[in-house]
Amino acid sequence: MNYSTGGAAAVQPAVHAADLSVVRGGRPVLRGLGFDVPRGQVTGLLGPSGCGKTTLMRAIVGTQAKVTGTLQVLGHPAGAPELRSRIGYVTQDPSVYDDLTVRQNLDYFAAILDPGRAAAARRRDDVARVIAEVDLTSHADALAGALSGGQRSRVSLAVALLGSPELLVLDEPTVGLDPVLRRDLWNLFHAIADRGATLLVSSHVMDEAERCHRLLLMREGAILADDTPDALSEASGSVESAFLHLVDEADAHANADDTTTAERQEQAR
Ligand SMILES: Nc1ncnc2c1ncn2[C@@H]1O[C@H](COP(=O)(O)OP(=O)(O)OP(=O)(O)O)[C@@H](O)[C@H]1O
Repeated sequence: MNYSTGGAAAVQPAVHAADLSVVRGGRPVLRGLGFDVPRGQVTGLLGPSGCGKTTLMRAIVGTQAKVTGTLQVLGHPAGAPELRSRIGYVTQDPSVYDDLTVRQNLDYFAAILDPGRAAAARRRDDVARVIAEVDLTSHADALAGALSGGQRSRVSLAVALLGSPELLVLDEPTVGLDPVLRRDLWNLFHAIADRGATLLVSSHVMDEAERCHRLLLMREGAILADDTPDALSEASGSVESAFLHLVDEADAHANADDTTTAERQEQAR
């Protein structure tokens, strides 16, 4: 499956990073990243567990400390207060209240986002819309604590969709979902992009790659590739083969650098 470019791609990217680095626990976790995330598209952030996907997403939504370099989001520095209502973020662990129903959870978050009596009708419509978008209308009055894992993560996604944010940052939203739900969610992501929003979706599963307009392939805190799925799979046959090839290349460079350093040290003795 290949998707054409969706929505109106404006000139300015949704996210622009240059020489972006992050230190966590005294260790460099992101190392001098440079990339753009185009508007109105679904960009996949793919890489193995621990490569820094969550850290990069936290930096983009403004919740990560010790970020250096340039990181512009929707034309503002990451973390700027004016971005708060323009970005939806779904973390890996569903952040919903188990003792509230699906609708009550959404009413609660909607009231934070769009407070006041005058906005009550707008909030009600927005809550009904997002519940339908994540296909939970039949469970709207069920307690969140009584839902399956996949249903709970869809409640989290619904929270992020409130207010129709321009940028959605979704950390592994399809983990643990069955194939039908995964397909439905990806269709929803594309429908949202077609309306002009930008989605950055992480995954450590390479078979999700072909569902994205663009891919950022990450490994050990660095971006190995920034391209379309077609361009990446053209040379190697699949995105997974391209990724493995890039890993081998990076390892070969690192080994060559180590050998050169060892030779220099030997000569200096
Ligand atoms: N709270 C923390 N303090 C210090 N180091 C951390 C912390 N959280 C993560 N790290 C380290 O940062 C690196 C990147 O982690 P991150 O969670 O961003 O990776 P990831 O690609 O999202 O992994 P996963 O797919 O497993 O969620 C890892 O080496 C991890 O050990």
